[in-house]
Order: sequence, then structure tokens, then C-alpha cells
Amino acid sequence: MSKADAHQYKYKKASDLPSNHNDAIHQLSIHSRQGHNKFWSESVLPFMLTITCPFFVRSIVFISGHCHGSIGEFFTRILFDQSMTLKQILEQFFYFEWHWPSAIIIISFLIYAIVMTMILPGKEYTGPITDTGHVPIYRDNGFTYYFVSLGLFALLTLVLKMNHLSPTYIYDHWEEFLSTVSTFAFILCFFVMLKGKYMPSTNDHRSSSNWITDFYRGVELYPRIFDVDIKLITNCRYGMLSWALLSAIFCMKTFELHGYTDSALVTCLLTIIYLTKFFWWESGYMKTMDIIVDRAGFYLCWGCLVWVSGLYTLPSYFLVTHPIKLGPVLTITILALGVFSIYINYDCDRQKIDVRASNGQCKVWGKPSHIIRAKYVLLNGKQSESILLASGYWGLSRHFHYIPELTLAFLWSCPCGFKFILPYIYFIFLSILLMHRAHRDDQKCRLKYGKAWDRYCQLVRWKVWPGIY
Ligand SMILES: NC(=O)C1=CN([C@@H]2O[C@H](COP(=O)(O)OP(=O)(O)OC[C@H]3O[C@@H](n4cnc5c(N)ncnc54)[C@H](OP(=O)(O)O)[C@@H]3O)[C@@H](O)[C@H]2O)C=CC1
Ligand SMILES: CC(C)CCC[C@@H](C)[C@H]1CC[C@H]2C3=CC=C4C[C@@H](O)CC[C@]4(C)[C@H]3CC[C@]12C
Repeated sequence: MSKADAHQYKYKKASDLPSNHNDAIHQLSIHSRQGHNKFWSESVLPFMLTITCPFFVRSIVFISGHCHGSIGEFFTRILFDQSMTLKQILEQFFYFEWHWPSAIIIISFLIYAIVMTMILPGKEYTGPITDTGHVPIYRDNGFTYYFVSLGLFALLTLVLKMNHLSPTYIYDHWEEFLSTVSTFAFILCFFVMLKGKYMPSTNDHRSSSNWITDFYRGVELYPRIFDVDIKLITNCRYGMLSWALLSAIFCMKTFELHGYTDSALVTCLLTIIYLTKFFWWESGYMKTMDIIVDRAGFYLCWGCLVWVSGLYTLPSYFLVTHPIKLGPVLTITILALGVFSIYINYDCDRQKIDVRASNGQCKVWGKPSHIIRAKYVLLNGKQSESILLASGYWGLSRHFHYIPELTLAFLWSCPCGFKFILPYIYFIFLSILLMHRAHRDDQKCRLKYGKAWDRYCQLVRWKVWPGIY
């Protein structure tokens, strides 16, 4: 681990702990990066990403819609035949004429997400206790929210159709929508940053004099406005639901233009099934790195509102203009492999949850589970213990569940064919994100569990791909 990486977290080394704690008792507190590359990592990189990410998302949607899906054509037209100047493109991307229908639909959707989250019934559950002793409380109504929303969407579609209208209006104005949602997301991130600096909801906030870092990484871990949890709304209730609905809308548009198209159906069905799994396990997601480590800033909030809508839906969007006939054999094979990948991914998460819930007293793949009990201490001095599973999927590699996640991303992109790289951008991004995430998670666990984590790593050598990485 590099010095800069180590500084990302503030912790006590094992040797600093009393000798009776020498077996993997660590203090963990996630704090700011204070390494040598501070200027680069805290200012330059966040600034560049804040500027380039919106441009990137808009470019790929533009290429899909106006350059026949070809990245080469995009650059040829700008650089060589001058049929499109950079100035024209920048004007298209950033000269923002207010598109009222988009603004109204987006605000209505946001209000819908907030109201439904507040009123739908569900058992209360808690997230992990923070360093300052705060315990976030949520209501477990994500799955109900998802199905009620899908039902209401189907009803709305029927009502619109009876009036000769269609939700595919969103596809027809997708570029305006994306620009509008991006503007909203920027305003929201700025507002959430100010709120974190001056009116934080809990003590889990970290503000610096560098506004670029604060904007990009966020200030607060658990910001709430009128008891509405910002991260739950942006990541799950808006981000994940809009991903499902957009895939359905793009599939409907493909059908409107080309009749029944099996490739569009496969991509849409796999996305809907995957997101059903996500909402089924939403309370588990509220305990992952995104929620307990990453603060509410541009990376997470803008990412879930815009990056997910624009990039994660790209295969379905691409298929509207590039439909392909797969035939029944390929359709069923891709669908079956996709559902199998979703199942394996779910089963990995379930294995970990089950072994912890039963305090290690359960069978994994028919055999008693192989576990390591790892102790740790939080900054508030409280000691705790977690179970690390070293058998089953978690014995194959330390992040084996990323493999079915990647396989699935490939499977719902491959109905787009292999002529263009554009629909694989999500798959490429995910490959990089997950390899980096495996590395970040390893660091986090090593700092939290110390020697117990090293023991686990000795038992399970591979980070993601058994025998390779
Ligand atoms: N489509 C997308 O863009 C992405 C999807 N995902 C998906 O989200 C889901 C969650 O992934 P992710 O957030 O990365 O988190 P993980 O499910 O990988 O959880 C990691 C945490 O689990 C605990 N843990 C690690 N090893 C073990 C073990 N051997 N036994 C028991 N517990 C262990 C540690 O937490 P603790 O502190 O509790 O010990 C660790 O920090 C996955 O299904 C993944 O595929 C993830 C990223 C991107
Ligand atoms: C450069 C930035 C703008 C990149 C933003 C990245 C984020 C949008 C994504 C980072 C981690 C992603 C996710 C993690 C885990 C998930 C669980 C899965 O079952 C569904 C998807 C997701 C919530 C996923 C969503 C996008 C990220 C938050």
C-alpha cells in the first residue's frame, strides 16, 4: 500500500495497540487523503472529473444518436471533414435552453420518490454504527417501492396510450433530459455541500477549505433534509428506479420503431431482473462502501442521478437505433446465462449475510463454514467482532461476486452485436470500477481487521479472478 493510500484512512497500527489486542484489533476511521499527492488528488483530479464526466456522458449519447454509434465518425467529423465543429458540439452540450417538460417530469419523479419512500410501510432497520456513534435508521420498503412503481408505470403507459401519448417521449428528448437532470444534480450537490458545511445532520461530516474536494467527495456521510435520507433517494429510489424505467422506455421505443425485437427485450428483461435483485437486497446495499465510506457529493449523487441514467442504460438506448435479430436460441441462451449470473451474484451476497446472521453456525455448500473471527475497535473505543467467511464463494476469491456482475454486464450488452464499442462502455467502466473497488475494499478491511485480514488473504490468495488476479 502506498503512503498516499494509507493516509486515506486514519487508524492505529497493530503495534500501537495494547499487546492483548495484537490479534487484529484495529481502529478504523475514514478520513481525508493527506498524502504527498494532495494537490493532484484533492484538487486537479476532482476538478477534471467534475468537468469531463458530464461532457463524456453527453458525448456518448450524442455519438449514439447522431454519429451512427461510431466513436470514429465522431472524431472524423470534428477533426477532418469539419462537418461538425467543436464549437457547435460544445454549444449543443452546454448552451442550455431550459426544457420545461424535462424539468417538470424530473421534479415530479423526485417528489414521487421522496413521498413514496416516506409513506410506504416497512420494518425499521439500522445501518452500521459510525465512528461518532451515530446509527442511521431506515425503513425497509425498497422492494415494495420498486414493484408499486413498476405497476404505476404500466398504468401510466396505458393511460397515455389511450390518449395517443407514450412514455417514449423521454427517448425522443433524451438529450434535453440528460442535460436537465445533470443541471439539477449539480445544484443538488452544491446545496448538499453547503448544508454539510453549515448545517450537518450528524457529526459524521468532514469539511475542508478546499471547495473542489468538498464538492466532489461530499461533506456529510448521512445527510438528511426533513428526515429524507439524501443518499437513499439519489442512489436507490431515483438512480436505480430510473435505470429500470429508462430501460423499459428504450425497449418500448425499439418496439415502436421496429416491431418486436428480441435483442431489446433481452437487455431490458435482464436489467429489470437485476434491479429486482437490487431492491430485494437494498438494506444490504445500505451497509456497503458507497453508504458507510463515501460521502454525499458529486461522485455519488451526480453519479447515481446522471452517470447511471446515461451510461448504465446505454445498451438499451443504443438498440433503439441499432436493433439486431438474435433468434430464439441466442435469446434464450443469453437470458438464461444472465439470470444465472444474477443468481450467483445474489448467492454470494446471501452466503456472507447468512454466515454472519448465524454467527458462523451454518453450512456453506453443504459443509460447516470456514470462518475467521476478526476483532476491531472503533474510534469511540468500543470493541467489536466480525466474521470473515473463508469458504464457499468467499473461499474462491475475495471478491468472487464481481465476476457474475461483470458477466451480466457483458451479457446485456452483447445483444448490441460486436460492430461497435459504444454499447460496451458500461462493461469497460464496470471492469475498471470493480478492480479498483476490490483494491479499495482490501485496504479498508486490512486497516479494519489487521492480522485477521492477512490470515484471510493467506487462505484466499486471489482478489477477484481465481488464478489470475
Ligand atoms: N453495477 C455496479 O456498478 C456495481 C455493482 N456492485 C455490486 O454491489 C454488491 C456489493 O458490492 P460491494 O459494495 O463492492 O461490497 P461487498 O459485497 O464486496 O462487501 C464488501 C464488504 O464485505 C465484508 N467482507 C469482505 N470479505 C468478507 C468475507 N470473506 N466474509 C464476510 N464479509 C466480508 C467487508 O465489510 P465489513 O466491514 O462488514 O467486514 C467488506 O468491506 C455486489 O453484488 C457487487 O457486485 C458493486 C459495485 C458496482
Ligand atoms: C466518475 C463518477 C461520476 C463515477 C460515479 C460512480 C457511481 C455512479 C457508481 C460507483 C459505485 C456504483 C454502484 C455500486 C453498487 C451498486 C449495487 C448494484 O447492485 C446496483 C448498482 C450500484 C448501486 C452501483 C451504482 C453506481 C455507483 C454508485
